[in-house]
Amino acid sequence: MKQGIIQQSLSGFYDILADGEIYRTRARGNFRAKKIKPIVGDRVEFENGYLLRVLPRKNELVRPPVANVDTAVVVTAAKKPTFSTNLLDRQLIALEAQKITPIIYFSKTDLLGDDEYSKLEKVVAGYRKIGYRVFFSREAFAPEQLKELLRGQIVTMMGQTGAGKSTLLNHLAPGLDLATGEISTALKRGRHTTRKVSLLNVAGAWIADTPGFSSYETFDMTVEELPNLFLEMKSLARECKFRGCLHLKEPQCAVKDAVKNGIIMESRYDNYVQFHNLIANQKPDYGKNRK
Ligand SMILES: Nc1nc2c(ncn2[C@@H]2O[C@H](COP(=O)(O)OP(=O)(O)OP(=O)(O)O)[C@@H](O)[C@H]2O)c(=O)[nH]1
Ligand SMILES: [Zn+2]
Repeated sequence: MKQGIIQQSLSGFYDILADGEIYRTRARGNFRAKKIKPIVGDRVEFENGYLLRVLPRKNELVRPPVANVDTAVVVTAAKKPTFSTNLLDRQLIALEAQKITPIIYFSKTDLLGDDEYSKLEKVVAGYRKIGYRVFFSREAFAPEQLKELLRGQIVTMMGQTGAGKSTLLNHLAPGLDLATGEISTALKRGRHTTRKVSLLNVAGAWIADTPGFSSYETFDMTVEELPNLFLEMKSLARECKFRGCLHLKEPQCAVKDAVKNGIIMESRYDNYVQFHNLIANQKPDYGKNRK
């Protein structure tokens, strides 16, 4: 029995990567009965052309269907479309909830005027202070540092349409030559047909070839879980007077004090409150992916 990672799934076949080689397999019998559908990124056991067992998953994305994602590059346009901390925070908490490490990459910084650049630089400093790795520079993008961070990881690109995901992938692997703008067309088509999903080996990282992680459109967490997904609030929460403080109306709240003193970004706190209200008003079965 061998162990490997599913690198590609295509009309009932699973290509498994093990000791530097690819083995084509079919799933044996009882997966459907067990309601387990092997997906790309799964760690599996296989033998003689048959996939026999899917090992427990660290996480599971729905769009694209990929398991065990380590890192997501959150591709964020500095301009066109207009930058919004609200969208960025939605993406970050969706990733934190799945135990995926976000890396924030700002595209289109070349389009910023000097004032716009300085303004965004302050926001970037805030995210760096929280502990996020942020690529933000007006220099031409040099991919080495990012490649270093992604090596050996299962990676997905996240970002709005037009954010610059394909452009970034092409910077990372010029050989791939992904047509910018074409991926989204393929994705739309993919809704109606069985789509091939695969992990591309890009400079030593395994990158899902279907950018489009969009599970941040719904909130798959409870109001109690939410404050822990804002890392700077999570680390302060133990100084709040009440255990389980939601940092809303409670007295002696360390998080609210930190917002007042400029230690926590106001935009983060405002987004937190907005997300809290959205979750609180969500129908119980709204988050389809919720287990
Ligand atoms: N000026 C400038 N334009 C960029 C940059 N990155 C991407 N673009 C342009 O923005 C447009 C969208 O880029 P894509 O890489 O196709 O964006 P995407 O995120 O893959 O978009 P979808 O495929 O729709 O999901 C293209 O016209 C790119 O040339 C950048 O850093 N600076
Ligand atoms: Zn509090």
